[in-house]
Amino acid sequence: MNSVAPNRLGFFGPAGTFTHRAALLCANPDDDLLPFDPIDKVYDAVLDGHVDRAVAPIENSAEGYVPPSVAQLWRLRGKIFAVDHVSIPVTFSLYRKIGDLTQMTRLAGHPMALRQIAHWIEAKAVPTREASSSARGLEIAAKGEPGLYALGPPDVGEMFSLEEVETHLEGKTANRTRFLALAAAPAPLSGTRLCTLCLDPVSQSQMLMRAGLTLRNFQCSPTKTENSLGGYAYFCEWDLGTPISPDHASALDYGTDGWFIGVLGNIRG
Ligand SMILES: O=C(O)C(=O)C[C@]1(C(=O)O)C=C[C@@H](O)C=C1
Repeated sequence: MNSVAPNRLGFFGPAGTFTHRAALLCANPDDDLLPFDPIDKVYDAVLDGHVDRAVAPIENSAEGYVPPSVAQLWRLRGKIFAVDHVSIPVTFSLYRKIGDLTQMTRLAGHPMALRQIAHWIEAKAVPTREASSSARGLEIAAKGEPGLYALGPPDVGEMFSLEEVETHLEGKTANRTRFLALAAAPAPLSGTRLCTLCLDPVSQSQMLMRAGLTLRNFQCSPTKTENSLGGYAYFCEWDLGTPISPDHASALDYGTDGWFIGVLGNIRG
């Protein structure tokens, strides 16, 4: 790592993303905020010492983990550390060019944002155009043909010379997105900290392998029961070393301590 630039906070940009909002909440008063795009550049900026911390989205209450961020945490494991986190409600506004009275013919937005208002898009039957961030979607609308609208955080119309025509497209309850503050050294262990571990289930499950089980895949999906972060269902795919014995069958069936470990499938390997 090169020498670290103090008071520089990177974020997944450009300016105007939801991550920019989260970064403003994480920033110290004398921090310079620097945008990086795409997400791998946010992580590289910390690794290379261009910034001393950076903010990237990690998890959304409706859509779960943000795959490009998880991929970077895995790529840079042992080199980049989550040192703080912040979550904000994500509420979506609709933007168009100022004075564009053409009916909406296409809607630009970040794929995660588009998915969060899928019901609204379906009701309008409008085709979508994916952008690498909400801010890029707003830039596309500002430059694009009449009728090309975009989805973004509230109150950013002026920044992109766009008109905010509708707010709260998500309906009554806003989802939340959690963002990590990243640094090149771990935070000191003091007080209660959320510990994030990432593991390669295939090579690191020796103990389970000795029991005849090889973990092949592990996914979690938000249960979406409430609009809050943290409710997940876990899906695991295991290779069974031997045909299922009555012991395995009971181990994989309903847990008695609150965990549901129901068998979802049993496929010939
Ligand atoms: O596009 C942005 O504005 C972002 O900051 C990214 C991002 C994400 O990756 O989930 C952040 C929050 C919203 O859920 C939608 C998009």
